[in-house]
Amino acid sequence: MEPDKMDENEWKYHGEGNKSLVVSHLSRVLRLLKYPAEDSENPPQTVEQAFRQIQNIVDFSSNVMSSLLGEKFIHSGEVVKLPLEFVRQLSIKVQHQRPAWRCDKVMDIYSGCALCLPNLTSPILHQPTHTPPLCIEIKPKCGFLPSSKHVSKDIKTKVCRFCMHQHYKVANGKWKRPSLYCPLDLFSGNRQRMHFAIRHLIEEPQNNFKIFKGGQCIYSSKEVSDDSMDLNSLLHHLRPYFLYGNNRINSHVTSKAVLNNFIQVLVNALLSGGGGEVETDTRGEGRSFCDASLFNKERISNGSQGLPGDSVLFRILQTQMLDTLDIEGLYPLYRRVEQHLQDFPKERTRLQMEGPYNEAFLEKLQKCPTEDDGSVEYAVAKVHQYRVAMTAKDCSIMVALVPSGEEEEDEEGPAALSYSVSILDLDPKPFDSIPSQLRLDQKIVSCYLKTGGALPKGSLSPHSGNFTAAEREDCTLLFHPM
Ligand SMILES: O=P(O)(O)O[C@@H]1[C@@H](OP(=O)(O)O)[C@H](OP(=O)(O)O)[C@H](O)[C@H](OP(=O)(O)O)[C@H]1OP(=O)(O)O
Ligand SMILES: Nc1ncnc2c1ncn2[C@@H]1O[C@H](COP(=O)(O)OP(=O)(O)OP(=O)(O)O)[C@@H](O)[C@H]1O
Repeated sequence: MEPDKMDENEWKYHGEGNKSLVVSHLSRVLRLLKYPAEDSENPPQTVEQAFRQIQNIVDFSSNVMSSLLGEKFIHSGEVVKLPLEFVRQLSIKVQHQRPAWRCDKVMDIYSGCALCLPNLTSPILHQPTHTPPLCIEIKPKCGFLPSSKHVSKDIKTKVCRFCMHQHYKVANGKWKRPSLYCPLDLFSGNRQRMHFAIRHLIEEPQNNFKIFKGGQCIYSSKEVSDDSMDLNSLLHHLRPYFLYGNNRINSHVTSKAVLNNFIQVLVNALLSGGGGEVETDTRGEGRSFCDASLFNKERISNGSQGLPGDSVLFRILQTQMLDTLDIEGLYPLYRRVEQHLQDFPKERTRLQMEGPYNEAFLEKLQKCPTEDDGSVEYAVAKVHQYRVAMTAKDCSIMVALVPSGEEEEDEEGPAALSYSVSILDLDPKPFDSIPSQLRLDQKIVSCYLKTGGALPKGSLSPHSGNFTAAEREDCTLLFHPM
């Protein structure tokens, strides 16, 4: 990237989350920091601090998360310095494309620092094809129920955090309708449950599901983008990629078959690994049902499967499960560390509370004693583990489906799709965010208990998104060989 050749007209708005705004140009993206709008007049941190913050993200991703999640899924990128005029013009250019609900934050126009990453929605192709790559982004959230003895409310061991959180989000107006997606179904490794989970992601994508075609977002939550579309238009886009199988009426492949084929391919990618020996998830799925999931357990026809040990979902779940104590058991340890840092402020550096995120940091969390010996070292290791687990509970998966060579394409679409899987958004979560984690946990649980698990009247639309009741219940899969 050559700073003096940066032209804002070449870069376009790509998306944003709570902490960063992303612009893209061909095979690259720039991820820029965001600040609360009230800080827009004055830079909230110096250029050196902004640079350090982004370098910390790179280090955390490449030295810590990569080792836990598997290098093959990770692209850590590099910090770049951009001309301030370019960043200012870019900020003006993208402003009108930003969703209103994200505009409580503004793009950082002061530091000129950004994270440069490969554009995962626009993979570089070895052989050009007529049919552009299709990329599916899933933010799966937490895939297990806590079993820590510190959990004070029984409901937390029965209903998963995502499903309880939906009630809180709808009650507080964050989303108009609840999502019926349940992460425990997606992480189960059981194809029927995974299929069911993905259908609910499609039905109510919220911030958990997006589809990109040729680098453009073509399907996301309606609230997030005006350009998003309904299921019929989505099917129209998907049809050329998934025109195979036996489910045809007068040689026309039904929409149901197209959708099933699409989900099937996605399930395959999520269960695939990088090859080699496969260790199987021995947890099975016995303990991992969420009482709020609408999946009917009796419909499981092919028993417990578990996740393949080299799959992206297995690696994410394992990392999430480094949260062994639950926030309720972790909080007293956070207080122990906080007290220690108040008494000995210089210890902050030795204990690597804000990094550096290097091998020593990884070693601290991996060599944590199993029992609490009352030491600050034990508390720090558990806090580090918890923060890493938080990152894994908030990351996203990008599945890129690339049609195989042009010469193999015919009027029925690409002969085959190859896939690659990546993980994005692997930022370290701040130590200071732990108290607010506890407060949010308490609010979510008390909101759920207050309503007895019932959603407010009218929040479930009569057709609940795009599927009929019969379709929702229908978990019969059409498995087609790839
Ligand atoms: O706490 P959660 O589970 O609501 O997760 C937050 C996410 O909300 P979600 O429930 O996924 O809509 C939230 O996402 P949204 O802003 O809602 O899209 C952020 O990812 C937030 O992380 P950070 O503070 O920006 O680093 C996330 O906060 P962390 O808990 O990861 O710090
Ligand atoms: N390397 C990438 N390639 C393509 N698209 C990307 C890439 N990184 C991020 N994006 C897009 O930009 C969006 C916002 O990025 P990201 O999730 O990293 O932001 P964030 O602010 O950290 O999110 P959060 O709300 O979880 O804190 C993503 O949802 C994704 O669609």
